[in-house]
Amino acid sequence: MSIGKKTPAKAAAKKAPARTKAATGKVAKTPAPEGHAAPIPADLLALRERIDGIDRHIQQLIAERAQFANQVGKAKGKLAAAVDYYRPEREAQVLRRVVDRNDGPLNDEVLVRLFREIMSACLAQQEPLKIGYLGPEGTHSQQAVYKHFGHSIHGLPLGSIEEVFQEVEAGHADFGVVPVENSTQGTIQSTLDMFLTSKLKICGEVELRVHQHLLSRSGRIEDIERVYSHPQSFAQCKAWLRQYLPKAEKIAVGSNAEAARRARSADDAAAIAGISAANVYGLKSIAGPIEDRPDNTTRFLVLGRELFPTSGNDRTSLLVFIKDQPGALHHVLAPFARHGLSMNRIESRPGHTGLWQYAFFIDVGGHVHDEAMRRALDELDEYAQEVKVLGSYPVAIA
Ligand SMILES: O=C(O)C(=O)C[C@]1(C(=O)O)C=C[C@@H](O)C=C1
Repeated sequence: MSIGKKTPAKAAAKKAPARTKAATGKVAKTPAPEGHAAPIPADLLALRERIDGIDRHIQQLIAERAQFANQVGKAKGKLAAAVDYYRPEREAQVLRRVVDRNDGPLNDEVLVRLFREIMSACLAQQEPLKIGYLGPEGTHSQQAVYKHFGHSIHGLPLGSIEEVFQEVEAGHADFGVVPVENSTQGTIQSTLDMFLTSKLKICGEVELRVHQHLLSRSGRIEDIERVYSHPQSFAQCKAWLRQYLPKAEKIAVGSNAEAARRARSADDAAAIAGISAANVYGLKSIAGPIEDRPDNTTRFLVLGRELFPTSGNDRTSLLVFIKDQPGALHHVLAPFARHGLSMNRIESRPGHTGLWQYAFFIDVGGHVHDEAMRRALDELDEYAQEVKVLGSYPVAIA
């Protein structure tokens, strides 16, 4: 039977197992022949009927919601592409309301995921978004893409962080997702450096709890003589490797998915990667999670070509090139404090503008269109050589 075809209710009723004495709680002497489900107790049947009713209701509501989302799309006028219908600030507001309303039993993360999927499907009615990410399939970057955009998108696995920037700049991808920092390992410098020259805007952030697994073809740790992984993942699992595989050769590769691909072709090789790589590459998990810190989290940035309006709880990323004069850094930071804006992060990188010239990556709470931020930036202009607004975007949700 193909999915989507309506099953006649009568046919379904015919197939339902006959109620027997066992349904009243007595144990049947002969076990049910293989392939036949055990009789269903009456209380369970009643509960399932309730669930069936709720499912019908949810389905009606989702269909209704999709129709309204379609109308919203039409109200936006005739736009050129799916990307023009996407509104990250509105999605963030919808999801924050979901979190505010949540009284359990499902946790915030689960509910946000479900609502993301609904919005993702609603948006894809126009046309699925094309999202570039650091591939191949099975990487944590791909998981971050799904976490932020849902599954109703067209994912474009790319060879490097640089390529993700290029494909979004060229318009081949609507958005890109790149890792920027890890709670155990710190900043991914290659991502920050791309912003020195790129015109792209940051229009979102994703926080992903990263769980690492040791994967291999046989699933036996005693077979393992070589381990492949990305250098960041090796660093996240350093203590575990020292304890359980001190003698194995550690071979760094470009991505965890590439590690899984290599481990697939030898019995004495393993990969450190996310569990989704096990499914994609047909490997077994020997152990996991094996990261040294249980709160190991990677933050990803969403790259786009335009700045979106405020969502009400935003972060602004700035790139500030400072003048070479006494107290310059102090003058750069003081305006934010004066206007009550909190700074979450500051990182310096060689500015590529001259020897010993530095650029500062600064994250501040608020949106560039906020009055306080506008004033702070005006004051900053006096002391900075150049200020580049990399983006204002909703703070990550669940
Ligand atoms: O509110 C909108 O602008 C919509 O297009 C609807 C909707 C939604 O499903 O709620 C869909 C896609 C947008 O990215 C934001 C929200």
